Amino acid sequence: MSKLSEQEIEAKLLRFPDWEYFDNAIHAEFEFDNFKDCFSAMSRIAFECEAQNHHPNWSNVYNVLSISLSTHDAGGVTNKDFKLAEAIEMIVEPVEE
Ligand SMILES: C[C@H](O)[C@H](O)[C@H]1CNC2=NC(N)=NC(=O)C2=N1
Repeated sequence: MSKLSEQEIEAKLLRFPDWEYFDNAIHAEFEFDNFKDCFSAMSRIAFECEAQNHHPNWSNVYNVLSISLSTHDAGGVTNKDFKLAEAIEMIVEPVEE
């Protein structure tokens, strides 16, 4: 999977308002009501990462989850990162019915 250009990344990010590009990766921060909700989302994201065989750099402080996505093999951001970001959005912010 080849590394996307900065222009390609910025164009894709128009559909990902929670995410921004810097330091060769895309980043988002999500705040939950409490630690339990945050860790529950992290567990669901972890299963999705395994399914996609693509893994985040992430950290958690109480109710806040910080995620950075890049493709190590490619040395930057690829479509794999956007595919995982899309799945993370579906887990963290499900569409209201
Ligand atoms: C062997 C395996 O396919 C690779 O190590 C995968 C696993 N998860 C990965 N995750 C991320 N973010 N980047 C990678 O290059 C990567 N490589």
